[in-house]
Amino acid sequence: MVTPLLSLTGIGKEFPNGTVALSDARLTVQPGSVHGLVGANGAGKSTMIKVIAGAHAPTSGVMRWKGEQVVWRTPGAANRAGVATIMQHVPLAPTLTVLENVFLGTPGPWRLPRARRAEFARLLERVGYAIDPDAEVAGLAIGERQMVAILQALATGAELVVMDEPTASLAEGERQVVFDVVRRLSAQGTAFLYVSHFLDEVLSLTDRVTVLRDGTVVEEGATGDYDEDRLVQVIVGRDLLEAERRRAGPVPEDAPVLLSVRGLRSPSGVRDVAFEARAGEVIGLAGLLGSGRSEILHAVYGADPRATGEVLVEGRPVRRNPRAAVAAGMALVPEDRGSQGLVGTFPIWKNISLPDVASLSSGRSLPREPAEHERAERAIADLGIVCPGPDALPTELSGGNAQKVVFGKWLYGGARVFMLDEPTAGVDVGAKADILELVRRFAAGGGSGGGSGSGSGGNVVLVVSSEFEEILAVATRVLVVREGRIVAERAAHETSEEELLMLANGFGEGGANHAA
Ligand SMILES: Nc1ncnc2c1ncn2[C@@H]1O[C@H](COP(=O)(O)OP(=O)(O)OP(=O)(O)O)[C@@H](O)[C@H]1O
Repeated sequence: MVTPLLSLTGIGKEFPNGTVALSDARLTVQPGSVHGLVGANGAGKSTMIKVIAGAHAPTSGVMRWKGEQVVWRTPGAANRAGVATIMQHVPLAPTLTVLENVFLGTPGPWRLPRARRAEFARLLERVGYAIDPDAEVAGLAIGERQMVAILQALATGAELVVMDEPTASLAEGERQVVFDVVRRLSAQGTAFLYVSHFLDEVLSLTDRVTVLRDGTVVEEGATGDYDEDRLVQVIVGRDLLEAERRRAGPVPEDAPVLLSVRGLRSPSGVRDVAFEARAGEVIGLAGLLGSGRSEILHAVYGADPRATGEVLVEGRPVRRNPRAAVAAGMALVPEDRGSQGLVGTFPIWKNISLPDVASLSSGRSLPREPAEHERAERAIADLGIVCPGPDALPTELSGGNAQKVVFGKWLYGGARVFMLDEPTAGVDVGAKADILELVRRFAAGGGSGGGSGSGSGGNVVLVVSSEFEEILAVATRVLVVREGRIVAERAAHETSEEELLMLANGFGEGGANHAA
């Protein structure tokens, strides 16, 4: 048997606040292999990566590198041994060139410009990719930056490249480039530890896969033995798909209209959009990338100052700016939310109660701390936020759990019209099901206790998602968006992914421009 390149046995990690992020965790990476590491938000993936990268000292366990026991006290130590870690947000120096970045911090003979250029050319050859060495990094596309990070890793002589969600912000074409490079380099003997929430990627790219759940390894095996359904089940420990496939029926005809949109246009490409939404409705905006689906959300919310048209909430016209929108009971959660909007030095409970602009502007006093605490506790339970409690800081959370806090702060802010742009982008399968369930409950008027005084007969949710399957899982009605217009309307239980795709691509009937 080959000596593993890296092996972790009995690894534990307890943080000073008492959180046990890893216990008795193990991992074996063979030379030249692509090893997938998957798990739900908060399962311990980042912690494991950081242990391997020398950024976190484990509290117990043994790590071996090429059979020798090692203790890496700093990222530099791991790096010198041959481990390069590419984190999700690639920390490159924007004002330096590609070439300068690639050799940044790499000791060796690369100080001489000629030697550097020759080495750079050799690295490009290895990855089979072309990029201008003299281009400034600030001007590069995200995919190209990713490639610079890979070249940087290779320049340090890495034998194991750890990639944390490398494709999270990449377009499809750029993803393919990353896959090709990973395959090519692994064929040349470089090993990869590939962390991703995109299970299709893990299934197609990796040789073996390790599944973490609640800080321990629940399974490890040859990737070929898994399909997506099975992997999901192992990750979350339950079968979610059934709930996700359940379709919602239409809301009653006599449900009150909460939101009316008339003659909405904007130079950003919204062209005469009109629709109404009744209490209890989840309206999916299904369209291809560039169809104008997000622009419509932004225009409805008043985030696009150039947009014109009428928006009424509960029959009252809303002035076209975000402040007025919030005061009228609207909330928009943008796609690029990340941990955006979270104040790192505020505990979760305070972060969740921050956007209560509606109650501020209506002259009601700020809820006192016990109430806020309770609300945060409810959010933590409802959203399944993995954290020590409402007093934890956002910086103590995993990426996906921080996103759920961002969600919570809008969801619990008392809105009646809730607009979500790609609500499950970047969250794991378990969180995804939780979020979709929450959206349904919110629309039905339960859960978040929304409603600013006008009864709790339900709320309205507008959802933009590029996954039509997801739209169908959560929506009661679907508006198909194409070239900035609503071209068709379907009840969710009467359509299919295939039909939506046809319509979004401009096939089939259309013309239903005024969907009501
Ligand atoms: N610095 C820290 N201090 C305290 N607890 C932490 C710290 N970093 C992470 N944790 C906790 O450790 C657990 C594991 O988090 P980790 O970031 O490793 O999860 P993850 O699997 O990477 O999740 P995600 O997919 O959401 O990024 C979580 O409960 C998290 O709240």
